[in-house]
Amino acid sequence: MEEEAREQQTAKKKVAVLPWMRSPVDVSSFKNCPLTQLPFLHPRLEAALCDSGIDSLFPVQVAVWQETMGPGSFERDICVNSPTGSGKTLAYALPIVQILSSRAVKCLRALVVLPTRDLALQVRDVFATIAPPVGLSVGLAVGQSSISDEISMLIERPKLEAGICYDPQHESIELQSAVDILVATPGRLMDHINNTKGFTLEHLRFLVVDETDRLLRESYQSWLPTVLKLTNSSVDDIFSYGGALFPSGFGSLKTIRRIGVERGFKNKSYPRLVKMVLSATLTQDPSKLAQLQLHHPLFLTTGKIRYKLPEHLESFKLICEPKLKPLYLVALLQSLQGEKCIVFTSSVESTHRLCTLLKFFGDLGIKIKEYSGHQHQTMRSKTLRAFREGGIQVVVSSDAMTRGMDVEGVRNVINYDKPPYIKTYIHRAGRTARAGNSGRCFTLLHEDEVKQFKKLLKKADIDSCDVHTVSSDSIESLRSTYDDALEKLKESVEMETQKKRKLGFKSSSKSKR
Ligand SMILES: Nc1ncnc2c1ncn2[C@@H]1O[C@H](COP(=O)(O)OP(=O)(O)OP(=O)(O)O)[C@@H](O)[C@H]1O
Repeated sequence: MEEEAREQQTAKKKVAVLPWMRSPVDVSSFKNCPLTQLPFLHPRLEAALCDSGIDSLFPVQVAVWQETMGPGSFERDICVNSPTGSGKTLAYALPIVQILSSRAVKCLRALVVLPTRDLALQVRDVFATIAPPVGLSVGLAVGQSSISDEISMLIERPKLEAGICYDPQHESIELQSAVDILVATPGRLMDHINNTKGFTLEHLRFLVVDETDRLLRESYQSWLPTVLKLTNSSVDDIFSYGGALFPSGFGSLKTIRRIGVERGFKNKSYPRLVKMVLSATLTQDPSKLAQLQLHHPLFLTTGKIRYKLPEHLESFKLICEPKLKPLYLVALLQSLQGEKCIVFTSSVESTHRLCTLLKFFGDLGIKIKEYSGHQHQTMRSKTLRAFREGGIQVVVSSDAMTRGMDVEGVRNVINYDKPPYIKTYIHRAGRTARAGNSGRCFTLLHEDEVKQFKKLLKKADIDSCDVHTVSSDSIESLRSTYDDALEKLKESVEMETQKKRKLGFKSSSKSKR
């Protein structure tokens, strides 16, 4: 959130937008394009897309395809600012897979970095649909499995010849990548860079930084400068920095890119590392963007407005009496009759409290679950799976679900707590109305928040937001249940606090021993 606050300050100070951002390619001037009319598309990619139900490309995908497969031919780095749900994942995945489909030797050639594990899994699934049909393998480095399992999926062991034992520590054994494309979170990526024998970025041709503004916000063990150094094509440059930047024994010093002929690209000129950065709210902060060391960047954005909401999204505000806010939420959820909803709160604590309270309302006929950064990954994945499959209708979440998550059939987003920044509003609201579908975003407000909210929406050029009401009868009918639920919530919070104290006491007495 700090980054958004800083950006607001930058905007107030009117820091000049970078020159290359001033004359963008306007994505809204592109139309959907049937796959059959897309120039150069590999027939097996076309078939794979058709099999997964895609028969035409969305405007942002057509625009990126044109800029990368056309005369531009990846000569410039690509920066995309396009609304949530507009199909940015396929916009970068398709050209990368198309280009790599002609590779001769398997090496790690594309690295896609995402801020969270669930997002990485989602993107891996997109690559897994289109890469194998053209003979490419996709790997995942997110810490979902043990590091040794992950290594065995990423690094090819030499084939054992009869009577010869393979010693993984043996220096002369040349380990090879088992994947062409790797989707990773920064932490696990750094683990492999630092420790995995045979893991190399030497042959990397594509670096995708998805959800760029979120990834640039935190340094995650300096993953970006490290990746950029390791993929820098100037050997002199690397040697001059290498000693100072990387500790001795740093696994990937040997990942310096080979000059001249690159494996699998024989007799072709040395390919430059191409960067693709994307977000629905791409930062314009020059100091942030400088970290990416972009090469003649080409900026693609949708229309003239900086923050654009999906075309078929309807925004509503619901004015509540402060003390009765949970009642308004329950009444709203009941009126939505089991449609898939995501309810956003301001913190993991309030997510937990609200979800517990909702459970004490008794049988609402709606299956509700919590999804937050405080939960164990297995629990989160289980909830997400059930939500995708329809076993859960309502997910209560804090920021964990705000960005990038793509769950089919989410018809409604509810801001239980007012989003603090316009970027937060854009990403939360963007969990619905995806891929050209319609959706609604409701924001619950106290009377004294209305003015602030209006100001917030103005930043996305939204002048009005209709009022949504729930019937006073439904509020009244829930009142007694609400009082009981509040009592139960109080008891539950007390019990949890005691449990935590006991656990804290146990662990501190253990550590004293
Ligand atoms: N050409 C297409 N035809 C039909 N559906 C598509 C197409 N491209 C993408 N989709 C679907 O659109 C949805 C949104 O795509 P995606 O997740 O890539 O959006 P996004 O722009 O990255 O959104 P966000 O900014 O929220 O991350 C996905 O469910 C995806 O399967």
